[in-house]
Amino acid sequence: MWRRVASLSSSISSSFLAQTASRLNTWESLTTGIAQQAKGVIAPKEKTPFITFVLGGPGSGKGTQCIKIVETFGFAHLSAGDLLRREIASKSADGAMILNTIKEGKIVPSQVTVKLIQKEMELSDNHKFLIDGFPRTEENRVSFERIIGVEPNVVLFFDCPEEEMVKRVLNRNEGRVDDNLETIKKRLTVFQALSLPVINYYSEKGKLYTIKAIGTEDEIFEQVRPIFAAFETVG
Ligand SMILES: Nc1ncnc2c1ncn2[C@@H]1O[C@H](COP(=O)(O)OP(=O)(O)O)[C@@H](O)[C@H]1O
Ligand SMILES: O=c1ccn([C@@H]2O[C@H](COP(=O)(O)OP(=O)(O)O)[C@@H](O)[C@H]2O)c(=O)[nH]1
Ligand SMILES: [Mg+2]
Repeated sequence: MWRRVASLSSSISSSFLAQTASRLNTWESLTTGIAQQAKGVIAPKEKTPFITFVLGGPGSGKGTQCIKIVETFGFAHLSAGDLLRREIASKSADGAMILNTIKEGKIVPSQVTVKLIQKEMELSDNHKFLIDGFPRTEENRVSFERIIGVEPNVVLFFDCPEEEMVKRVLNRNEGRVDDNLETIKKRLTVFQALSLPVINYYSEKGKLYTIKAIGTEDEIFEQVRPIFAAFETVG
């Protein structure tokens, strides 16, 4: 079949072919655009995004409280750690590098994490996002602002004593490669050295809400609730 088409095309003038090819290209980009718009990939979102960063050390209760915030205030929950673990599970090109980084308690290169977050944001119908466990470094923060082009509206900091965080992580029981004493110590050092500067940055910008992350899950949520309730009434 390809031979017949090839011999036919040789008898058609090259300018006709060029015009047809150009029309086809235009159509292809149009239809791709329509398909992407239908999936919400390109179409501008109707509402400006409302972004909350959820920060705190390992085991401070970020994920637990995010579930409650989603239930009560209807946010989309994007856990950076979960997105990275999904990459490992899908055996993507970056999977092995991400696994080693997580095992070492270190931070995955910003571009990798920001791209995963960006993809999830684009695919979501929601405009309210809880970004859990990110940014963990100043470089993460700058990279998000540069690639996504927006700043968070709210930054939550779950402030929890180290010994409580260690106890919780060791009891977490999710089979995670980083929930062991050796990796937890490294993660706590990384948190102090690299993540606290991000928290201080948002404190200076007046965007930080510090939650005392000890007590029952419900007690802690009663500190979180009024923060979002205030934004709901504003609009
Ligand atoms: N207020 C709390 N008191 C006791 N344990 C908690 C509390 N909040 C969460 N946990 C437990 O601690 C562990 C770590 O919580 P998680 O939400 O995964 O923290 P993070 O996402 O900050 O690492 C989980 O096993 C969770 O069930
Ligand atoms: O933006 C991120 C978020 C997570 N991680 C890695 O993923 C691990 C687990 O992150 P997660 O937020 O799931 O841990 P948590 O704080 O909830 O225990 C971290 O220690 C890092 O190694 C990362 O590199 N960049
Ligand atoms: Mg978590």
